[in-house]
Order: sequence, then C-alpha cells, then structure tokens
Amino acid sequence: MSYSYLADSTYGKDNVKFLKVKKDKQNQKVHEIMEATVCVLLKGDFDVSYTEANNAPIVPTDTVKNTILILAKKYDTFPLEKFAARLALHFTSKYAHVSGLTVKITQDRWAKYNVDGKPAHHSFVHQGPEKKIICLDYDKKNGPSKYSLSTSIKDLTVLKSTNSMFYGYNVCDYTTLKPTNDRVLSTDVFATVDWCPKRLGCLNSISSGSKDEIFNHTYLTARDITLDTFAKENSPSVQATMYNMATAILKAAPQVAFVNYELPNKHYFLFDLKWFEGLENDNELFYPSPHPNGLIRCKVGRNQAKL
Ligand SMILES: O=c1[nH]c(=O)c2[nH]c(=O)[nH]c2[nH]1
Repeated sequence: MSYSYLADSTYGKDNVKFLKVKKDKQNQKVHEIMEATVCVLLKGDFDVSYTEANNAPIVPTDTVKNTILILAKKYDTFPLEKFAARLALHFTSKYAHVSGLTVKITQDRWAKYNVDGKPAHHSFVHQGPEKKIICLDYDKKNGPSKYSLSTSIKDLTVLKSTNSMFYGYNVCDYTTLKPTNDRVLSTDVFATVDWCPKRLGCLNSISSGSKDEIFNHTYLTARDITLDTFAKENSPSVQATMYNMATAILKAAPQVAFVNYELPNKHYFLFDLKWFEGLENDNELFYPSPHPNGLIRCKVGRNQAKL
C-alpha cells in the first residue's frame, strides 16, 4: 500500500484574456466590446497523471486556452453566463473522461462615451476597478439541469457623506466607539446573486441564448438597487442596509435563489481640530483610515411561500 493517496484535484488554464469586438450587423463600424479574463479548471479521470506520472489523460492546459479563444471567436460571448455554459458543455461532451469543471470569468467595464452629444460608435472609457464576475460549477453526472451559477458585482466603490448612523450596539468595558447619527459610509461593493437552476433552466437553454435578457436585466437591476438603496436610505448600519438591498433584489429577480453581500466598512474618522483656536469640524474634514476595516457578509434567501 502506498503512503499517500490523491484526495482531490483539478487543473486547467487561468488568466486567459481576450477582447471581443461585436460588430453591428447593419453598420460594421458600430461596436460593442468585452474584455474578459477566463479561468477553466477541469475535473475527471486524471488521477494517474498525479499518482503514476501517466500523462495520457491530460488535456494540456494549452489546449484549454486554445479552446476558450476559439469558442470566444466563433460564438457570442455576451452575456458571459451564456459563454460559460457553452464552455461547460463543450469540455464535458468533447472529453469522455472530463466529469465536470469550474469556469470563472471576470469582465472589465468599458462604456461608450458621448461625442457630439451621441454615444461614440467604437470609442470607450474604462470604468475603473469595478468588475463583473461569473462563476459556474458543473458536474456532468448530475445532468445539465443541475449546476451552480453566480454573477457578481465586485469593487464598486461608493461613499455617502451623510445619512448613515450607527448607535444602539452592544456596549461593554472594551467599547470605545461613540454612537453617531451622522457619519461617512463607504464600501467596495461585492454583491453576488446565486441563480436558481430550477427557475432559470438547463445549461443548454442558457447556452442557446434564450436567457440573455434575464442575465442582462438582473445584473443592471442588482447594480441599480445597490446604488439606489445606498443613496436613499438613512442607513442604521451596514448590516441592515445590505439586507435591504438583498431583499429588494430577490423581489425583483425571481430566477435568483440567494443574494450575497460582502462589504468592507471603510472608516473615515473626523479630525478633531479643537486644539487650533477651538476650530469646529461639523463633519467636513475626515481622515480616510486605510486599516483596519470592518468586514460584513451576509447571504439572504427567499422565504419559500414568497416568489
Ligand atoms: O455599520 C456598522 N456595523 C458594525 O458592525 C460596526 N462596528 C463598528 O465599529 N462600526 C460599525 N458600523
């Protein structure tokens, strides 16, 4: 008996990057663009490659990269959820010994800007660190109706300079924080919707494009709800605000099973300038504290009776 055994494994290609230019059928100079970074990791009958140095089953990671690029050229990649479904079905049907895979795709945000009052045909401004991320996990023994798919908004940085409070919390001998009904609130939004396969449909229907509108609409709705709630609410806490955001998304998107938020509470501390001629500081000058930060996560589901 050998000393060790292979408990788990997966492999593939990470950081496969492409820029896809989608040309309007009527006017070839009117474009949409997508810049994406793809990671595909395969699972399956690969144990001997680890345990017996037998490379026979290995689909080289170079082939994985080529496949991602060829499918990105041949097929529509908008929206990415559809492209991920296509990749999943391709790898699991082409290779009998590939039992499943994970696909993660990160999309940059590029937006057309106005020229002479109209959106430019093919000129774009990069929108900064904010990304859209989709993750798909598929095991073919479960069939194409069972998978786990999520869509995220990552690094959407927001700040509000009033209408945020925090009081009424637990106070003990370790507490120094003062309650406030007016503070700065800032965070880098990381919001993830977990799709419900039963309500969305199987991978084949996603890959056919019949769910494109749901993906596009839900992404924009989740982003709008996040920004709207952040702006409109007089926030009692990060916890309460993120829960309200998640509930609103669940109400607006019936194909979503769970909404997850991960929000750092990026602290801004009021400078005390009283030492200088008794100078008052009425929430006007703050110190952006780089660390530490609060970190608050939640996963919100739908009560069964409510759709
Ligand atoms: O919204 C907040 N939630 C907390 O849990 C917390 N803790 C803290 O020190 N400040 C805040 N703010």
